[in-house]
Amino acid sequence: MNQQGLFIVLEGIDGTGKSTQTQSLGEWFRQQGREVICSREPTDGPWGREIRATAATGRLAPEEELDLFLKDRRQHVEELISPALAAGKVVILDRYYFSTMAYQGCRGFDPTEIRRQNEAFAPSPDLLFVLDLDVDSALARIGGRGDVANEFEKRDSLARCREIFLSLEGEPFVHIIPSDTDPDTVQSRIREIAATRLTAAAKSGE
Ligand SMILES: Nc1ncnc2c1ncn2[C@@H]1O[C@H](COP(=O)(O)OP(=O)(O)O)[C@@H](O)[C@H]1O
Ligand SMILES: Cc1cn([C@H]2C[C@H](O)[C@@H](COP(=O)(O)OP(=O)(O)O)O2)c(=O)[nH]c1=O
Repeated sequence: MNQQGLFIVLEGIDGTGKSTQTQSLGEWFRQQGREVICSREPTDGPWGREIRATAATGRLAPEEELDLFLKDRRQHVEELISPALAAGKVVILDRYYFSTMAYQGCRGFDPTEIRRQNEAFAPSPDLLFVLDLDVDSALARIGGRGDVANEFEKRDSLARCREIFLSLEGEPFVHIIPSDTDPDTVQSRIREIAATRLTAAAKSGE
């Protein structure tokens, strides 16, 4: 638990249900009277918009792409994440630097080095939920959403991304959530863990 507020991140390959679960978890906290900020990366800021544009028009070189994600995140941390946590809010992110470890990791960067670079300025979350689903099922969902799988979503790179996300298992704040069941079942597992974390924080006076 950060000094004030609670920082939660949802990660996973495209189509695992991050956006769906982020919104639902936000609602749950609001029902408990907490002020909640739900956000996503890439953000809707200038750097995030520049990144999204490349997903359809053709990817940048790995170094340029990584630089844009870091710029987007610095602005996100400075302008939204840190102030919201300091104000005691619940911050729930749909993607964060663990996606950089995964997606830029499968383009040749060292995920551990990417993590070090990010943690130099980006606060680590109190809880990280990795939504896990096999690539074919995830792609089928994206197809169902009507999106054309973009450069980021090529099958083999998603398989490598999934491996990098799963490599986080075992860290105290990391929870792997199987996402091959209905959305409500996935959300109830997430809320169960969040509730336990809240209780522990209340007991220790965080
Ligand atoms: N548990 C689930 N079972 C089946 N379909 C799901 C589930 N969760 C989300 N979906 C659907 O899959 C698609 C991707 O969901 P979304 O939340 O946008 O995933 P992400 O943000 O991880 O890409 C959407 O059409 C959504 O309605
Ligand atoms: C946050 C982040 C996202 N990405 C990629 C993952 C996504 O495929 C793409 C766009 O993110 P997003 O809009 O979340 O795509 P989707 O809604 O399909 O999950 O950006 C990175 O490559 N590095 C990063 O650091």
